[in-house]
Parts: sequence; C-alpha cells; structure tokens
Amino acid sequence: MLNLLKQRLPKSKVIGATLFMAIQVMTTLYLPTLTSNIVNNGVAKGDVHYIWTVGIQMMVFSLISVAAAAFNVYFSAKGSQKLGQRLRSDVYRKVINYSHDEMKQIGTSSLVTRTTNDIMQIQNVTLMFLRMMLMAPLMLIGASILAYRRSATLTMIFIVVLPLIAVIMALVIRFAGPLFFAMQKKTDRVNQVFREGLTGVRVIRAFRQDELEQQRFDEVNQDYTHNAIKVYNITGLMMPLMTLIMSATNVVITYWGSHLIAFQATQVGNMIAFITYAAQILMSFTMLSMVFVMVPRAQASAKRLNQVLNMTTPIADAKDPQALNEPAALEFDHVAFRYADAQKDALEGVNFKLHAGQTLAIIGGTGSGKSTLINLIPRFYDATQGEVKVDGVDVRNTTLQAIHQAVSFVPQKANLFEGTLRANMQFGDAKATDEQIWHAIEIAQASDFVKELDGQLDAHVEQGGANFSGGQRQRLAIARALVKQASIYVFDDSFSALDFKTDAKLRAALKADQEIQKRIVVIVGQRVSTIADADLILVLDKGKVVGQGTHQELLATNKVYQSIVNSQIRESKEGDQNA
Ligand SMILES: Nc1ncnc2c1ncn2[C@@H]1O[C@H](COP(=O)(O)OP(=O)(O)OP(=O)(O)O)[C@@H](O)[C@H]1O
Repeated sequence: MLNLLKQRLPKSKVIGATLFMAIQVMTTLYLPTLTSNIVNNGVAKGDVHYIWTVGIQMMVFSLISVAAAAFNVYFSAKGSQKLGQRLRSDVYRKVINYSHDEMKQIGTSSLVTRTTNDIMQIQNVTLMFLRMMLMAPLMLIGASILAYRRSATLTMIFIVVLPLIAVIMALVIRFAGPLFFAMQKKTDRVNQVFREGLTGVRVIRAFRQDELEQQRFDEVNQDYTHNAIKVYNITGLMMPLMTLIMSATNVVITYWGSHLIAFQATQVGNMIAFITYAAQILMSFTMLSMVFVMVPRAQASAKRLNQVLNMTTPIADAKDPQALNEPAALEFDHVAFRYADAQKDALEGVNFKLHAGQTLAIIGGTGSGKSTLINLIPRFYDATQGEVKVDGVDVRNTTLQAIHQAVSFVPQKANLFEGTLRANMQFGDAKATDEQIWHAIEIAQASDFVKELDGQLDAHVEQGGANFSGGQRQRLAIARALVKQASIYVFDDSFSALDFKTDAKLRAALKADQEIQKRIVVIVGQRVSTIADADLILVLDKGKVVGQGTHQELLATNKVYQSIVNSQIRESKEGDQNA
C-alpha cells in the first residue's frame, strides 16, 4: 500500500495533519493532570482563586484541543481525497492504454470496482491513518506514563486488561481479515452481474428471462450480504466488548482507588485523573484495533490496484521509434496471429502490399478472421508472426501515437460519447472546423438527418449515442473517422448497417473525395457489391487467405469467392420474388 501512497499523498497535508494531531494529543493528555490539580489543590483546600486559574487554563487547553482536532480533520480529509483523486486519475490513464488482452485479464466490471470501491477503501484507511494511526500509539504511551505518575499501584490493572484486549483484537483480525478480503471479490461479482443485466436489458425482456436474471442477481447479492453481515457481526462485537472492559476497569479503579484514598496512599484528584487516563489508554487500543481491522481490507484493495497499475502492456512505444510519413503504404508480411489462450491461429500467412491511393476489401464468412486482421493495423493486437508495416515501418517500431494518427478506424459497433455532436466529430481532430466536419458528414451520408437535428452540430448526443438509430450511429462514426486526417481509413463492417442505396452513395462519395483518393481505404464487407470495386480483395476462410485479387480475377478463378457471389445473387433473386 505504501507504494500507492508514495507519490500521491500530498506531503504538506501529511505534515499539517501530523502537527495538529500532536497538538491535540498533548492538550488532551494534559487536561486530566489539570483536573487532578484542581481537585487536589483547589477543591480539597477550598482555594477559589486556584480553581479559577486552573479552570481557565483547562478551558484554553480544551479549546486548543478542539481547534487542533478540527485542523487535523481538515488536513486528513484533504490529503486522503487528493490521494483518491490522483489514484483514480492514474488508474484511468493506465487502463485507457490497455490492449484488449489486459482488459480481458481484469474485466471491465472489476476495473470499475477497483476505480471506485477499492480506491475508497484506501482513501478511508488513509484518513484513519492521518486521524488515528499516529494518534493511538502516542496517546497510549503518553497516557500510560502519566497514569503511572498519578498512581503506580493502580497501573497494575493494565497487566490484566491490556493482554485481554490484545487477545480480542487478535481474534477479530483472525476471523474478520479473510472475510474482508472476500468482500472486494464479491463486490466485483455483484457489479458484473448488474452490469451484464443492464447492458442486456432488452434481450432479457425479449426472451422473458427477467425472473432468471433476477434470481442470478439475488444469488450474488445474497452472497455479498452474507459475507458483509458476518464481517460486521465480528467487528460490531468489538465496541460492546471494549465498552464492557472499559466499564469494568473503571469499577475496579474506583474500588481500589477508594481503598488507596482511605489509607491515604493517593489523593481523590489522582484517582479522577487516573480514570481519565485509563479511558484514554483503552480508547487508543480500540482505535488501534479498528486500524488493524481496516488495514487488511485496504491492503487487499491496494493489491488489486497495484495489479492494474503495474500491468505491463506489450503494446507500447518502441524504444527508438521511427517516424511515419503521410500518405503511407500498408503491408502485411507473412502475418499470423493467435489470441492468448487460443489453441490455434486466428490468422495465418497473410501477405499483401497496398500503395497510397488503393482500396483493400476483406470478405469471408463469420469468424473467418476479418476483424482480427484489421485490428492488427492500429495495434489493438500485435501479430504473433510476421510484420505489419505502415510506410515501410513495422508498427512495433514506432510510437502508438504515430500509428493511431496514421490509422482512422471505424469499429464494427459504432460508439458515440455523451456531449455535442461537434465534440464527437472532433475526436479525430480537435481543431477540425465546422466546414471540415460538415464535409465528412456529407461523405458519410449523414447530412440529411444532422440538418434536421435541434442545434445541428450542437445537438446533444446521449451516452453511447442512444438517441440515434443504429444506422445513424454508424454513419456518424464513419464521419468521425473521416474528420481525422489519416493515411489509412479502416471500416470494420461499417457499411452493413446501411441500405444498399446509401452504401453505394457513401462509397461513391469516398471515391470522389480528393483527399481520400490519396489514402488507403480498408473495407471489411459482407456484400459483394460493397467491395467489388476495390483494388485488392482478400477472401478469408478459417483464418487463411484463400483468394486474393480483383473482383474479376477472383470471380474467374476463386471457388470460395464464386460461391459467396452466387449465394448473394440467389438471395437477392429470392428477395425480389418475395417482394
Ligand atoms: N478476443 C478474442 N479471444 C479469443 N478468440 C477470439 C477473440 N476474438 C475473436 N476470436 C476468434 O477468432 C476468430 C476470428 O474472429 P473475427 O472476429 O476476426 O472474425 P470475423 O471474420 O470478423 O467475424 P464476423 O464477420 O462475425 O465479425 C473466431 O474464431 C473467433 O472465435
């Protein structure tokens, strides 16, 4: 956990909190001594002047103590909140650069829990640390010395009481510790099922799986609750036990102390002060035990956060990066790829070279490796064999920023972000003017519906683009990619959500654009009509390139391509007959 705090917990706040905590401890410890003096020297002797003088001193010290406590809380809260803010920011920065593999390894739900709940645990324990963890030992030592000075005989009580408390603490830590550990995992699970239910809510309703999903959620929820109840039952026992021990100690002190007073072995003031010191000693022990209970949980959270922060991603900048020029060529040189933990390659022996200004189309059945192939271009994954080259440079020998600048990517599932339409369009180029954005929107065949929007480019986009239809979202995602000045434009099955007419218009507009004409366009498509005019078509089957050439060449020689074309002609004829 110290690793996490090192650079992130502001030193000024730690110093402030510690300083005021020390003042609070000193004044709090001095107060019972003043009480003892007031009783022994003022009340017992009837010295009113002394009572007033010491009484005013007590008031001043009490005020200082309260003020110091307030400042300590202020610095502790500020320090721990700042720590939480920095941790969240660091985790986000790290995760946003994760490749698909790291993302899969930890899981989205767990990442959300780690960024919220786990950081909260660390924040809380830091707050406690700054409030109590230093205060408790100081109070314990100070109060023990002062209690001993008030009455060495009564101090013997602690020989029995302190080991008893230590045993209770040890038992609590022994039994509550593992349950606290389990708590974070169970929180993950609740979040995971909840998240899955929320994202799939329409499917759940459509398939009438509400009951089953509710049952699944109830199971994990119950599991979490049982664990939490067990933990709080154990820790909850501590307070009453400590109060019992404290009350019993007071009874013994009063009983024993009154005997000592009767035999004139001590004074009443000393006994009153001793009772207060005893309470302070036991309170310090209680504070310490709470810390001991909370630290293991925070430790478990720290471990989970360290796992996120220390995760090394193989997809990183090259040590000695080469620059990429625009426009660039694209080459796959004997490329193979296998997903982590997979038994066989998802892609093998992919070889082709494209010059700037050419269009590549990839066609093949579902699961044939189309998305896998194009994911290698912007380094969402790295090839396991061979080289993917942009501008003649292996994509691993440049920076991620350079490769992401060179490639503009439209994923299969269009995703928009909450904000204005303009802000979404400027994802690719923060400086893009309205004119450039409208130009991209025109090419993407989205201008008709964007013009009708309230506020047009200022129109609000809901989270995930929920206020747009699937086809509209897809067109906006295409426009967003076109706003970016890239060397390679990749469209992962982006045109299949469009009707034939819009698909044709969009491709014609892409071809007609003078800037895009100089770039490489990569299209993954299901329809032959979408890809027929490409300069190079790759036909994929079970991860292998089974055909490569132009539409005419493939139509003449390639059996797989012929069967795809024939099946689509058949489908369209059947469609026409049914219409
Ligand atoms: N993240 C992953 N982990 C493991 N295997 C994967 C992963 N993604 C895809 N695969 C496997 O790799 C193969 C190729 O998948 P890919 O998504 O590239 O196919 P595709 O041709 O794009 O399919 P579709 O047309 O259905 O989108 C499939 O067998 C799939 O099961």
